[in-house]
Amino acid sequence: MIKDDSSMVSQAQEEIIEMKDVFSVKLKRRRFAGQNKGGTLLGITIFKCLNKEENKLTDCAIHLNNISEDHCQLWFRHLKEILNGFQNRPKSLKVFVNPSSHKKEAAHVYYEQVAPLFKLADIKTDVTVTEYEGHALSVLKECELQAFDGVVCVGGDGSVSEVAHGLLLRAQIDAGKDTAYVSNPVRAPIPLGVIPAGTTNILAHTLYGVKHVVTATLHIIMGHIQAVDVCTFSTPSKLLRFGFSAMFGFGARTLALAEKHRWMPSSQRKDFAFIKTLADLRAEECELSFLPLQIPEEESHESDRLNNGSMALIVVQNTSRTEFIKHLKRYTSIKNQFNFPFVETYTVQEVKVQPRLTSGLDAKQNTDLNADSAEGNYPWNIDGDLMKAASEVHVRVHPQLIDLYGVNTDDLESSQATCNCI
Ligand SMILES: Nc1ncnc2c1ncn2[C@@H]1O[C@H](COP(=O)(O)OP(=O)(O)OP(=O)(O)O)[C@@H](O)[C@H]1O
Repeated sequence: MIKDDSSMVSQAQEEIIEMKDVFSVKLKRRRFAGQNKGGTLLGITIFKCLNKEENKLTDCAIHLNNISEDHCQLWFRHLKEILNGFQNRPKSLKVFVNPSSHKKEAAHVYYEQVAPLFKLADIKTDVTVTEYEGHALSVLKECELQAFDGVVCVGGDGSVSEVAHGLLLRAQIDAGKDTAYVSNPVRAPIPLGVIPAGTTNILAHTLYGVKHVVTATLHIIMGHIQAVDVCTFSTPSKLLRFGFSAMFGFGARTLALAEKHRWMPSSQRKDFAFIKTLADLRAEECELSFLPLQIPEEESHESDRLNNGSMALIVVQNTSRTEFIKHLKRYTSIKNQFNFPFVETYTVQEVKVQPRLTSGLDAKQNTDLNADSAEGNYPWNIDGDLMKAASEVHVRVHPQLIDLYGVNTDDLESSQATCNCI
């Protein structure tokens, strides 16, 4: 049989490897089981990051065989030099793993899927498996941050928010700022990476376009960085928190009720709190003032959803339970998300929420739902964490305050990475 020439040409096609896609190079040796050093040199292996479908990344190995020690050492050193020249790629990371996240799989996810890739990329790690809520925050306040090129959080949105808050608080302390009230915060000194292992992973989904551990890890290794806006949530006298999103009213009351039933299993208490708050639905009386975005919208980079110096204010006015349920059902969809007459949306820079004590509630409602508000402690849901504030809360957006590992949302394959929390 005569072979078609063109098929032979296509078989011998060259593959071009761009160094920007390579994250590790190793000398390849034949070793016996248990042998850690030496061995016959076989060549070099190049590890590269490959784009798969739907924004997913994967790692792959390319073996280049050559038994000349001199040749291999030369190529190995040269390729290493090129890799070391990529400035944004971390060489040392502080890692926080929340073992209580979701189905308690974060530690397994980290040690099985993430740590081997960090090791392959010659990244040194210092791991803290958190033991209680607030542990990451207290470590971040005191650790030698300058020893690290980045911080990584393995968990859900709650953990990431705590680490982001800790990183920014630490930046203010280091800059000699008063952390009790922060008006002009300084930027976080090093980037934050998110490995999704929680119940809610909206931030990871927004940054990587997909909830996928290996993709998240490879973005960190490759040093893909983007600056992201962060909000400060403050009372007139004190900074409550740095954060990405907040809810006042229904979302906050649901969380407050769930926290009161901590003894219940996580999903059960969330469902219970949601249904109970819905059953006792009532409008939150408050005075709302806001500063609309000053730049004309067409000039603000509409696609740069995470760092355009603005935030979305969504106001749901008093309505019937049926209408409110319809709103909740449509809340996560992309089409006509807020297209109800009782829902208003604004693009803003600052918001002030001044709660007002409700009058005319019946006694039962007052005890069950309004106990905290009666004491002047209004619940807030800030990135899934419960905060209480006795008075007005002032929310301000600070453009590009933190660098996060991830891609520019423009580069994502589909627009599925929408996020209603940021
Ligand atoms: N060892 C621990 N035990 C209990 N809580 C912890 C521990 N370590 C961290 N936390 C707290 O757990 C909270 C929730 O974590 P995370 O968001 O990672 O998980 P999740 O499964 O998405 O959470 P949730 O159940 O709140 O949706 C964070 O606020 C964090 O401070």
